[in-house]
Amino acid sequence: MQAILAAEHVTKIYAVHAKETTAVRDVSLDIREGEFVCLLGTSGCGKSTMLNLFAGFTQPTNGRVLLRGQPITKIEPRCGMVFQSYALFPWKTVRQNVEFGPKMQGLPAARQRELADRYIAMVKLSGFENHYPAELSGGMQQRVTLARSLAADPEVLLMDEPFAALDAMTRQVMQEELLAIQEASGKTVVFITHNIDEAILLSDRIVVMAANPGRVTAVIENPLNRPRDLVAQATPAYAALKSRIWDLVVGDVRGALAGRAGRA
Ligand SMILES: Nc1ncnc2c1ncn2[C@@H]1O[C@H](COP(=O)(O)OP(=O)(O)OP(=O)(O)O)[C@@H](O)[C@H]1O
Repeated sequence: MQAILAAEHVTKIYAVHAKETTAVRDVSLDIREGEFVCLLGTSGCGKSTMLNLFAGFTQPTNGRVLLRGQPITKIEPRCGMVFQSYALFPWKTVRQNVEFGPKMQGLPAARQRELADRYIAMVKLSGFENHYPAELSGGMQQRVTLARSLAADPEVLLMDEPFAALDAMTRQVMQEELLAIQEASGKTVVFITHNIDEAILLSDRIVVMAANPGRVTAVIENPLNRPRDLVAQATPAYAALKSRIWDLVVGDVRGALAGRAGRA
């Protein structure tokens, strides 16, 4: 089966003030249609760089990124980005925010409204259509962001630590809702996290990355069946998987801490 999204020997070097940083080196990755993939790794291992490449926000220095076999060479509307900060229009209501994508696509007003209603209901915000973002909690604003991304109907959802700013309980609920939405919509999701539990809970595959230079060190098929709820999290299989992933990332985390201490 052809991958919906692929990176082929991708290297990205940033040059700032005559100093070069290799954000990722020689990363190859295939993402299948309908799959939920987490990119997991310590700070600076190139997770956001990979997402930005898939979104077409930036271009590789070497190698190629492909959507359905075609190189991504400019901002790719079929790949919708959901950021950690909610990035909503503060002067627009929930409905107007969610209608933004369909409106930009030139859909008729009735269709815009229909899509907004559907996705506002999907993220459980019916009744809040006429509220402004500032009138909502962080979790609610993140749901609006998700509804807005879904209403634009991208083929791939790229999510850059979307729940990192939420409290633990809201985060758990949002994770469960995202999984339900992904299962219902069949969307392909590429999701960045620093959190091993979040990666195990959400993903079909976990791409483990390491820093200096950013690279993929392991791709792990998640053997645990869904739902990976609190009961599943108490099983030996869950503990074994978590420990296996921790063993893969711990060296990089310690290295980063030692590097910071050395510079202090
Ligand atoms: N626009 C940029 N200009 C210069 N250097 C950059 C730029 N974006 C990222 N980098 C550098 O590339 C490396 C990888 O950064 P990136 O943000 O992709 O990592 P990350 O794994 O997403 O980190 P974090 O988890 O902290 O967000 C880092 O050393 C970073 O400083």
